[in-house]
Amino acid sequence: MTRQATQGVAGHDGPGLAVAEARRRILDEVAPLIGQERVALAAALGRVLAENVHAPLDVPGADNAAMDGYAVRSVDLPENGPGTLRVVDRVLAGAARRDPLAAGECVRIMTGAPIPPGADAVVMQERVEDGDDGQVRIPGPVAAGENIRRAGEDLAAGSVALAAGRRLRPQEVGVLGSLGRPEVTVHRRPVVAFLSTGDELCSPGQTPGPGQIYDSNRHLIGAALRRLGVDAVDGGVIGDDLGALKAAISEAGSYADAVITTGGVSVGEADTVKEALACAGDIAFWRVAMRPGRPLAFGRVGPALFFGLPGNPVSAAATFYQLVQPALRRLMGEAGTLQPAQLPVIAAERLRKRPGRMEFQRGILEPGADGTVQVRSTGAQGSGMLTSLVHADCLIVLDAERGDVAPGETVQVQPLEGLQR
Ligand SMILES: Nc1nc2c(c(=O)[nH]1)N[C@H]1C(S)=C(S)[C@@H](COP(=O)(O)OP(=O)(O)OC[C@H]3O[C@@H](n4cnc5c(N)ncnc54)[C@H](O)[C@@H]3O)O[C@H]1N2
Ligand code: MOO
Repeated sequence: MTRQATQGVAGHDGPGLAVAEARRRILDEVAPLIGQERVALAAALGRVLAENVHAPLDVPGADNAAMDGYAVRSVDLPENGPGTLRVVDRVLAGAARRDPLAAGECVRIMTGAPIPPGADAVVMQERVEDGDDGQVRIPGPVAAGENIRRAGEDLAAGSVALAAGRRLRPQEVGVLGSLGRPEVTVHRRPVVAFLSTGDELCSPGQTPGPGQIYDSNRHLIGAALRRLGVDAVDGGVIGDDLGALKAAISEAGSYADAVITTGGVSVGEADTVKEALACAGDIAFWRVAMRPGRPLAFGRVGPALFFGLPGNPVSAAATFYQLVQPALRRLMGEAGTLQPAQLPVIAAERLRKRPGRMEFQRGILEPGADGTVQVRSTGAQGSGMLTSLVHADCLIVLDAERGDVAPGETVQVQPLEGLQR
């Protein structure tokens, strides 16, 4: 990255870089962290795999019953009408029968128990009538393979069960358990320092003076970082003082893999973040054509990535999810598409939109007509109104150049929870 002064930085004069271009330029700068560790399965949730995990055995390990009932030879049961078979054994999950079934025989079997040799189907017990002398009446026909789960149908021995670069959710941890793995190799967690800037900010326990407010961004960004699974280091509040900000950014860059500030990145007289970054590190670009969230600065302090997010709380959150989180996920070693997932839904009402910047409006998903999903606005969209995000369950993504959305039009939404992670 070349060192650039604030003036002349890409996006300085116009509306800023397109969101996709900004994301691409950021991701181009990010490589997965070097460094791995072994963790026990109980500590693996949310970590990113640094090894290809091969299945050392078939899962399931043997053909087994999918239902409680009777293991039969399908040839013994007539095409139409019931047949009568003699029950010669009983197999529970955890046991196995070695002797093959002979003609006219069946075995009482429970879900998960291995299929006895010779049997090729399981009839569920609800379809079976008890007869005399240990015999059962079973309605035909029964198809070969019915209610049998095949060895290796979930995972074949030797196959890649989980590929490196995968973030471990509960289901991946369960698969590791099913392979008998006590521990797994994951990428080291990035250290991410975050701090708020602004003379107006108070912390809990302090009494706001005239014109002061409590800091929300540090708590929001800290929580988002912890949920993402990074090692989040709270750098506190730094006042609007260039020297103090330069020192704080330099110090954070000396130990962190990424540094995030909020506030002081616009064009006001106390907006010192860009100047501090230009002194302490390098600015790659400033300003993204998104709303909320235009005045974002991206660069480096030493080897650390630097994100100067805007001060308005919704702008800080929006830029975090669109641009910071994908970068941190790549830093964490995650492979694949790192941008937030998007789905088309129907606009339930008119949405106001001025051409110019891509907008991330706060929306509420709800059932529409005929089983469709529709979205409506949370209402006022001011970037200082953090409760607009509290009421939202999605972001409505509106392309930069478009205008108002008419009711019934299809729009893209990013669910805030559920589909990601
Ligand atoms: N003349 C212009 N003014 C502004 C522009 C512009 O292009 N020209 N852009 C506006 C946009 S868009 C945004 S977003 C803000 C971003 O400004 P800064 O990043 O410099 O942020 P501040 O000025 O420091 O603060 C903005 C706003 O947010 C409040 N804030 C800041 N930090 C926190 C925090 N940690 N917790 C809660 N609230 C916070 C701050 O008090 C301000 O009200 O600039 C516009 N202005
Ligand atoms: O981009 Mo500002 O974030 O519109 O409020």
